[in-house]
Amino acid sequence: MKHILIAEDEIEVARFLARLFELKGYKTTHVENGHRFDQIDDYAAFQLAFIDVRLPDRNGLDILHDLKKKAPQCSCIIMTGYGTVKTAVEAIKNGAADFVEKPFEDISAIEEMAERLIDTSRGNSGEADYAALARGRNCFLGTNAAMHQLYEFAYKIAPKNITILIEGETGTGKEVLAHYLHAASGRKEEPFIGINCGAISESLLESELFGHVKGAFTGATTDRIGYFEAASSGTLFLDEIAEATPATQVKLLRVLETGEFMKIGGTIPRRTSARIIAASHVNLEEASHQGSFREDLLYRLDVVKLIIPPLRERREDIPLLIQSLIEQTNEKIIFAEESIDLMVQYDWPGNMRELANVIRRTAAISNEGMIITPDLLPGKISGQSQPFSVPIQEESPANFLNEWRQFSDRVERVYKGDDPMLLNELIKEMKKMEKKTAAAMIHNSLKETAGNRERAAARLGLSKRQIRYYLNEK
Ligand SMILES: Nc1ncnc2c1ncn2[C@@H]1O[C@H](COP(=O)(O)OP(=O)(O)OP(=O)(O)O)[C@@H](O)[C@H]1O
Repeated sequence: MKHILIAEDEIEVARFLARLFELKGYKTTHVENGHRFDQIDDYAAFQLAFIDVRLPDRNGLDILHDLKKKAPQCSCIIMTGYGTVKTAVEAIKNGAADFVEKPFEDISAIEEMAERLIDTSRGNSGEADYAALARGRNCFLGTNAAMHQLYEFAYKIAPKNITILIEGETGTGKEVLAHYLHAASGRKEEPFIGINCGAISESLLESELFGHVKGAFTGATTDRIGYFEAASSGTLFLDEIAEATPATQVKLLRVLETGEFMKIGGTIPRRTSARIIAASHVNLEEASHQGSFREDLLYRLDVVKLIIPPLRERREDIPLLIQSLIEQTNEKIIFAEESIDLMVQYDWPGNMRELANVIRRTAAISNEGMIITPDLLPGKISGQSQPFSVPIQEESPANFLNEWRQFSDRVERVYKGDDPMLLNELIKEMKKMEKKTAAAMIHNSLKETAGNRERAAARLGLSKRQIRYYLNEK
């Protein structure tokens, strides 16, 4: 008979759980404190335990720790009081399978959770669910323990309705992880909407996030819903959150605190249930110490923080990764041993993105079956110098100015009403011009800094992310 342990000092709660599961044919044992827990004879008898986070003489996390040591097969559910999500998250990090908040709201969800966990504790020798989901999404975890712990934890936390902050260097896979969290949540059939807070102007960001009512500003010819509303039953991914301006940070804080927002020009508060996932390549805690990021917003976002390790901290997976990325390109190329060694030694400042780009680029310039020797690798990896090559915008200043003039003439004609072009087409056109102008400036700056992106970005006062956006890079 399956045996459930209930470690709980509130007699009512313990009795309720015991009745619930005894009626289903399970055996239950109740202990009301840490002392009684220590007197249990056979810990190995339990398949499942409900552990209150706060017992009179002991912390529930302590009991969890002891029980996991004495009975590793036993799945543990931590019971927390309302609003103590951080402790529950800590428990999951320490090996709890799940958590429930008291007072219980959804009894059938607890029954389902318990039955699922008892089934898993019967011993499952196949691939773990979190890894299978990652594999199914072409998301490579490799063999690195930190990556597996991260994704296992992400999988457990995904169904909970809590805000998640993802940190990691550029290109480590923050967006990949955000999509994974969405896919592992109960919201997977609902929209996933991503927005890059750095690549969009403050006024546009506000209207994209909150929407606007007809007549709110010139050009607002109809009501428009924003991303908070569109993602209400799904996930809203706020990428590069550190780049949101102080004014936008205040507005985001308000939505996170109250779940309410107002369309631009609107008077009726609206509610959103969107699950927020934020990502940043800068350390937000440092940014908040330096005063560039609001501490109260950080506190709201950082209910759960997932940090993706850089590729250079999981070098052991690089050979396998190369193989899996080659398979994705459908090209039949083979990297020579020396090339693989060089790639393992290289530091990959652009992480997974840089590695994927090197494989794509190499596959594109190679013939089928070709062996990729070190001389075919980029100079930064092989250590061999290569002729300096920065793509230069082939456009004369006169042509460029001419295009701008034609464009402003067109704006004028639309404004006067002699051009049937719709306003939103004009806005699209304007964004194209913005990109084109920015790309020309970036190419210029890259030329002046001998291709050094960091310096080119600093000269222009742009982030590296903005540079990639304007250069249409993935
Ligand atoms: N675990 C992974 N498995 C396979 N490919 C990955 C993985 N992580 C990242 N990639 C690939 O690396 C590239 C960058 O990933 P992603 O955009 O998620 O990074 P990011 O951390 O959000 O980058 P940024 O900081 O620039 O926003 C993408 O092409 C993605 O497919």
